[in-house]
Amino acid sequence: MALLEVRNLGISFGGLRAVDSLDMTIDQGQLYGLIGPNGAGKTTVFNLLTGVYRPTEGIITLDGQNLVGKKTVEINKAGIARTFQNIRLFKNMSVMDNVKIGLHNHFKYNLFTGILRLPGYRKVEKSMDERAMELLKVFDLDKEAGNMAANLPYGKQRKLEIARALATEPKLLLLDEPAAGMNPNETEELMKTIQFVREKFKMTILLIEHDMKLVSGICEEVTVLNFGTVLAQGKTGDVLNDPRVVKAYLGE
Ligand SMILES: Nc1ncnc2c1ncn2[C@@H]1O[C@H](COP(=O)(O)OP(=O)(O)OP(=O)(O)O)[C@@H](O)[C@H]1O
Repeated sequence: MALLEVRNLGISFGGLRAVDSLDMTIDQGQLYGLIGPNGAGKTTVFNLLTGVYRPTEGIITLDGQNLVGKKTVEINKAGIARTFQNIRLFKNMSVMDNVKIGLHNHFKYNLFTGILRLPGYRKVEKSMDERAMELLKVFDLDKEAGNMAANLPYGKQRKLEIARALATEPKLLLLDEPAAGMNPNETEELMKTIQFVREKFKMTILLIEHDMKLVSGICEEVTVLNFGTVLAQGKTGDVLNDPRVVKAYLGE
């Protein structure tokens, strides 16, 4: 069943057509890749899906619900969470608090209860601590819970960013170049983590990636963008062998 439907999506920046007539359907539980040369429009698609940019035209629906015109926070509540190309953690906060920020979508107490630290506040805080710890355990980060996020090695910061995104309980997880800056061993581990997240959380995942080993290793389907338009789309193996795709990448 389709979870995300994108139809005729487009945006212009001045005279530049950054994304043009994009159609893309992602099914529930799918691991889907969005690839293409530098400047092809991939991150712009993420910014459109998450409400950072409003499309010039087109339709975006998640589980049948329209997302166009909604604010980023509303879209997150509707079920889309993301990570960034350049990791964006709260570096001076603890590993645990980074995950708890993601949990605030679902755990609520009112302002007075919070300020006065009433029993209701303590109860919610305890539940949040427990839930955050569960998530950290999944990523083998529980022993780092009290450490500052800035002090984690790079690979673990990536995992923490994914844990924080999952804390918002999304239906669709967007990963923007998760393997950027990783060595082959770290990338190998990341591939296992992404597959594990899909299985454990029954998650649907759309990822942007330049590492073709990762894409061919874990994505079932891909869309290739080139100069904002779809160059090829379909089963990963077929698309990556398409001569037009090879040419776009090698620039011949
Ligand atoms: N806010 C903006 N204003 C003007 N131009 C923009 C804006 N955002 C993106 N662009 C332009 O849109 C085009 C697509 O950029 P985008 O960052 O989406 O590409 P990308 O495929 O993610 O590239 P990379 O792989 O290098 O991250 C580029 O030419 C970029 O300069």
